Amino acid sequence: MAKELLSQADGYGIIIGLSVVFCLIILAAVRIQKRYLAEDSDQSEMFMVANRSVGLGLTASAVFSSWMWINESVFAAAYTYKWGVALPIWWAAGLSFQIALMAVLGILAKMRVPNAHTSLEIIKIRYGKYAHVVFIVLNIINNIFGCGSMILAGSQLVTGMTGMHVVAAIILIPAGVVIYTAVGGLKATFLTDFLHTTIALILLAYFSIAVLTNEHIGGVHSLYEKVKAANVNVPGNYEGSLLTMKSRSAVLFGVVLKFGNLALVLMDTAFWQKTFASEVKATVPAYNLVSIVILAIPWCTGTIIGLAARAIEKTPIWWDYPNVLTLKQVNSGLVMPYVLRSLLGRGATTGLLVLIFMAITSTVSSSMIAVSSIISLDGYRTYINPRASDRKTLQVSHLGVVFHGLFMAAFAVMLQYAGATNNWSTYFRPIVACPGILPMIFTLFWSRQTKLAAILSPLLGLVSGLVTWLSLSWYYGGAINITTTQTQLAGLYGAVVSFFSPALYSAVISLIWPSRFDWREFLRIDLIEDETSNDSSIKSKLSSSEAVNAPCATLPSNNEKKLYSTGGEKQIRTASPTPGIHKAQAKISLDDVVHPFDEATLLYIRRWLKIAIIFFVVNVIVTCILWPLPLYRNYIFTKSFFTGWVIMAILWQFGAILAVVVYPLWDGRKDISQAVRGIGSELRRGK
Ligand SMILES: NC(N)=O
Repeated sequence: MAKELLSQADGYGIIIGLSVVFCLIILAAVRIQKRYLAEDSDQSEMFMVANRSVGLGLTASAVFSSWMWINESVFAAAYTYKWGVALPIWWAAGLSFQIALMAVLGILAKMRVPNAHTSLEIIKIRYGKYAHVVFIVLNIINNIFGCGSMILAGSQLVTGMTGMHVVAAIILIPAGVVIYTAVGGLKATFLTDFLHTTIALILLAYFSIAVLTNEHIGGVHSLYEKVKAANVNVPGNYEGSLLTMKSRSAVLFGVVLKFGNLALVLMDTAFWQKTFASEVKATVPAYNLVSIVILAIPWCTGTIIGLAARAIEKTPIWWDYPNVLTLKQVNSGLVMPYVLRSLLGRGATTGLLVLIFMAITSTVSSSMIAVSSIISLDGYRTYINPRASDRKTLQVSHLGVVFHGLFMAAFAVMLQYAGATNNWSTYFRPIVACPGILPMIFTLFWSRQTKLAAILSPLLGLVSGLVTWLSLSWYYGGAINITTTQTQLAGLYGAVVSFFSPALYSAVISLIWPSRFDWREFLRIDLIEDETSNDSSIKSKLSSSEAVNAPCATLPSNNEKKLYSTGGEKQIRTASPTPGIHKAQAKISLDDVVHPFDEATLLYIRRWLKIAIIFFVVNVIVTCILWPLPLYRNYIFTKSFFTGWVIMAILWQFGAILAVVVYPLWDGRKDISQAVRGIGSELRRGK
């Protein structure tokens, strides 16, 4: 029996205490927003897409927060322990380009579907009811497995650290999130996301540096020597070394991760919703910034802490000395907690518990908003009560949050008793979550994907992926069970088939029975808001056909710079493209549909789209090819190369803090000072 790192009281205290603190913070934040910033989460447009007014800093922080899972914060160290320095790089490369791709889709959606609230609404407008239902199911499957496996992994980790009953952790962790998300809506999650990100990033930077400089590690040179002296033999690595990029297991893991993470972004309405919620000028820079700085998390933390475990595991400083970690403990993510407990003591280990709580709750809250939007908008308002008022839609959203929270807890308990672990989910999830990705991308990019193709191709892709995965599990393992279905190659081929085959099915079906979609149909999506008219919205004089059909047209230099970059706050806000109210568009002829954005805004969007596409291509080339592949050779890091590598990783970590913690405060300084002045004058009046 391993020595416990913390007591059960620590576990209960942190989870319940932080839940209460976050609920109080969010209640205060909602009140401040309503009173001093004229932002009211009691309106659906605000609750679901934050009035499409969130700026660069807060968008970047929120996207980062939703994307920084305990996987890379904690599990990357565990997998680095197993496979060495190659793992964090493949992990980092598996986190970045997905967010860059979301920038492309988000800005294209802003132009083609400016009033969208969820990605599924887009499917419904284009293909109708059956495709809508198929994609609702695919999104919910993705969400349930993504969110459920994370709650489970986090709870197993908390149990491993404190001895707290795993079911108690599974129920208590989402409980607080349900309350604050139901109260605050999307904008509230933007604010809690900021807090989560700030605390988590500061803790991660502290852990890495404190471990590296601890007397038992002795700095980067000494870490290198200790790892070499540990003389670990990793099967599949060049010369069995932990210090080589040539690691078969790390590469296979990294490739599966890329598919799974692509689904976690594109098939999660939360990431779409954050693009809808952001201002036009914020979407692309915010997402691209995140795609760059997220690399730091597995790279810095994974490398330093994963290798530090190897350096001290067989020495008396190790918390559980003379016992070393079992494979089960490693797969449960316990490498980082053991390193922190051994080197930094109880306080740091408690800090890690705080970080784990933060990382889980920020992802769970955005998942809740996403699913509640599906329930209220895609389910209730579409099929049950199309004439639902704003208030009623919002009530259903709130109920959706509660329902999803309860369901996720039950689902995670089910996974626990079925014997699933984070490792199993990593290989299984891409197979069920990937089939909708390419048909979803085609929905915005390819006018010739037909309704039948959109309905059948993901379903055929799902069946093809499952058949590939299960038959290869049987082929490699001689049976189909929870162990053989975690075989790396079976998971990889299953994911490849699940991801790519729908493109083939879609192309074949679309070409056999061709038809063409008129992009102007997308302009028929209404705002939910029905009373608060926005007088400043400037409508396009372009025909809607011109407006939506030329996503990458060459642009003349225009006066939008005045509006978006150099203008004062007022000017920017006025031009900030909150789409105009055009409820009536659903009924009028396509030739009369008017795009809600003015010409300057549309030109501006097209320029961002071009930048987003170029950035995405460069990102894939750099993170997936130029960075890792030249190092995939018979080479073991030298001491000086390793030193440079670790220093770069630490600098990247600080870059992340600047980008998603410091910059959002600067970006939001006007709102912050307005709120502070409002509170101050109210206090002075003695209210
Ligand atoms: N960020 C994730 N999905 O690990």
